[in-house]
Formats: sequence, C-alpha cells, structure tokens
Amino acid sequence: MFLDKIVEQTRKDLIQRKAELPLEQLQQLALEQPRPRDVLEAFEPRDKIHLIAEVKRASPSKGILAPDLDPVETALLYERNGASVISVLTEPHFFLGSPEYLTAIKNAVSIPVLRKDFIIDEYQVYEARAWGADMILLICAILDDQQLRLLHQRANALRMRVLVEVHSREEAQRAIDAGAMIIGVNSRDLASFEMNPYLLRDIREMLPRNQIIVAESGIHTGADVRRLSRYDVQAMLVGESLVVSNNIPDQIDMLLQGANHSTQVKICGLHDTAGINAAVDAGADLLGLIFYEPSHRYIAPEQVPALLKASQSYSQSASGQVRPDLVGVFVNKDASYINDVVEQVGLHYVQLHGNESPEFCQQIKRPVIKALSLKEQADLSLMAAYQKVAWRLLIDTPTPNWGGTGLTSNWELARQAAQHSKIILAGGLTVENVSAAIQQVQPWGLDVSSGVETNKQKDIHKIAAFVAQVRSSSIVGEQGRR
Ligand SMILES: O=C(O)c1ccccc1N[C@@H]1O[C@H](COP(=O)(O)O)[C@@H](O)[C@H]1O
Repeated sequence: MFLDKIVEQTRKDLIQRKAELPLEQLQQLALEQPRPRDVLEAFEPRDKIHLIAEVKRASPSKGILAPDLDPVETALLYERNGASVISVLTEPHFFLGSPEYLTAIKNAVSIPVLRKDFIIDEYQVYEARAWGADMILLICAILDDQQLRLLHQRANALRMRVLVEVHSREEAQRAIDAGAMIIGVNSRDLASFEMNPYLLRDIREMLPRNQIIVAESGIHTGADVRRLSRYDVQAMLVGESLVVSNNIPDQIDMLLQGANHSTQVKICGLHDTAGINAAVDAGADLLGLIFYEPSHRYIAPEQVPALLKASQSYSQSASGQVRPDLVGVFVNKDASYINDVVEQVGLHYVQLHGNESPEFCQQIKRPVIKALSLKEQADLSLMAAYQKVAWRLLIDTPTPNWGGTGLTSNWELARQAAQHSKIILAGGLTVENVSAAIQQVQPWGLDVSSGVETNKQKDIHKIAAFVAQVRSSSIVGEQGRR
C-alpha cells in the first residue's frame, strides 16, 4: 500500500538525514530563521475562497506531471496571478520534490509557503522551519492522536501554522480534537488513490465554522470550483490542474473566478425522470423537490429514492461528472417531519418556504435555505435574524401560494439584499430574463421552476437553455470543464 511504502521510505531517509545533521544543530538553524509569514492573514477575507497553489512535478497516482517545471518561476507565476499560499512538495522519491525548491521559492515570493510532505517525526518539523516553511502538512492517516498533537504543538512553538489533512469523519473529529485551526479535506484516499467527490459535502457540517477549511485534490474545472462555493470552504489546494496547464494564469483565473463569482443554478419542482435527467445533463447545481402537497409539483418523499434511481443521468452520472445536491422544499411543516424526510430522501439542503421562524430553522438537521418575500424596503430588516441561522436566504415573490407562481420578484430589493448576503433569487425567472437578473441583482444563485415548464410540465429544452444562458451570462461560464 502506498502510504505504508512512503512512510517506510521516509523513516529510512530520516535515519540518514539525522546522521548528517543532528537534531540539536537543526533546531538551532530553525530558531535562527526570520519569523514565519502570517498564514491566517493570507486567508483573509474569510468569505473568499483562496488558492493554495502547489509546485508539484510528479505524483504517485498520476506519474510525471511536469518534467520541465521550474519551481521558482512557477511559484512566482502563481503569486503574480493571485495565489495566497504556495505549497511545495519536498518528498523526493514519489513526488520528485526537494527541500531546495522550498527554500528557493520562499526566498523568491512574499506569500507564505507550505512544506507538503509525509511528516511523521519532529525532526521534519524543525527541517521545515529551517528550510523556510511557514506552514506544514500533517496527515491524520499516518499519525496517531499523540503524534498528531505533538507535531502540531512543535510546529506552533516554531510559530508555523499546520494544515491538518483528513479523509473521513473520524479523522475530521481527530483533527478538531487536536486543536487544528486549518483543516484540509482531501477527496483522494491516500491508501487507494480513489477519489470521493462527495466527501467534503458529507463532512462539511461537522467542521467548525470559525476554522479555515481547505478543499484538496481533484480540483480542475469550473464545475469543481462552483461546488466549493456551496460547501463554504476558505481555500482550495490545487496542484495537478495548474502544473499541467499550458496557460497557468488563465487556469488560476478560472479557478478563482469560478469559486468566488460563479452563479449556482437550482432547477426546482422536479418530479419525473425526464426533468431530472435534463437538469443533471444541463449541469444544474441543485435539484429541488417540492414536499408541499397543494403544489402540482408535489412529490411524496417515499417516491423519491426510486425516482432518482430511475433517472439515469443522476444515478449513473458520467465519469468526472458529480451529481447535483438535493434540496427539499417545505411549507410550514413540523421540524420532526422535515428531519425524517431529510434522512429518507438523503437531502443535502432544506428550503423553508413558509412562515418558519429563525428558531425553527435551527431545529433542522441540514443547512437551511430560508425563503423570504420582500415587498418593501422595510422587509430587508427581516434578513438579519435569518442570516444568523440560515445557510442561504432565497428571495421570492410575495404571493398567497407561497411560491412557484412564475411571478417576478422585486429585483431592486433583491439587489440590495445581495449586497449583504449570498442570496438565491427566485420568482418568474426565464431564459429570456435571466441574464438581466444576473446583471442587476448579482445573486449567489438562481432558482427556477415555472420558467422551465410548458403546460405545467418540466420542459427539457427550456431546462437546457436556462442553464446554458446562466453559464454564458455569469462572469464565469463553463470554461475548464473536462
Ligand atoms: O413550486 C412550487 O409549487 C412551490 C410551492 C410552495 C413553495 C415553493 C414553491 N416553489 C418555489 O418557487 C420558486 C420558483 O418560482 P418560479 O416558479 O420560478 O416562479 C422556487 O424557490 C421554488 O422552490
């Protein structure tokens, strides 16, 4: 197994390095270094997704990636184009990294530098500092709790920050217990190299809101980074897609713009396979299911698992394509009922479209999208209380039927709301008006139902056209799609 192999090799290498340079001398070198750069400051502002750009020539899962890569030139290019931190592989056998790269890069750039390696011994923590690192990586999978704490403390004593990498709920809990302030969720299993694109979605809720969360591995496309915006991470660590790119500035721009300025699309009121297939194929980000009986779009919760299974594009999504997230829409239902449906259906988000109070929102076991109807300026004050408890606010048209009426909402009020919060705009959106809505309101996301229907049935052509129109109207479209 790769992890065993690399740890064994690292132990062998360490015996030699310790013989060449005893720990006491190394510690002295580490202490003589200028104070590390401020990593936490590099991740400001916290509501932006920052880039940790990696200098990597090879990887054991992909082989040689960039044989001719110039580490310093590459790092400088990363910095010039908006990276917040540079990650440098120092492992020589499997990643073709080197300590010299780290020191040379540290001397060339003015942003913090991460030593990316398989650290199992405090000797390596002192090495990192002596070579100029401002931050180290600690991988939960190769450390027990005691080692994790000890190495974390050693790094902090040298004023370095630590990126603690996890690949499961258990490891995430261990990272939290060890006091990690920066937690990296690696979608790649380092034992099998298998990717789990849903890992971040599955464990994001258990990660503390005030910690810095870093998404790691498999970040290539506009769709990949748009997903990160849904999981509220503060940074993404990207190596491969940068070093293999023939235009690094454009690739960085696509990643940063996509993560921070793309528009999410929710296709709502889906209740048949044709509609679900069309929404998935079009590249919708969120699929909405209406659990409000009076609606013609109502679907019974117990029917949903079979429906999703029967929808080929959802159940057997093409390789590289990640399934959209599921949103359940409820109107004034009991919290216990909603929480049961969440489990039964496997919902990722709950949309509350009635008179639910802020306190009610807190009883829901998934992130809440709270729908608000803004009639007049004064209604904007409603936002403050809900903003604290809801994951996103959805601005819809005020109507007696709660929603899904095809009536356009007040875009001017929505525009003002969008200045304070990441809002989802709903109500009367169509392929014809959606570009203007994006331009005027600049919402985080869009939600459409009536506008992609013909005769009250989802229209697969309208769904495709709507999503395509959003992608071409947003600052960031689908460039970079694999
Ligand atoms: O679509 C419904 O039937 C519905 C019923 C009750 C609450 C909300 C409902 N839909 C929401 O309405 C908007 C879409 O509006 P439009 O049809 O595009 O005008 C969206 O938020 C749906 O979740």
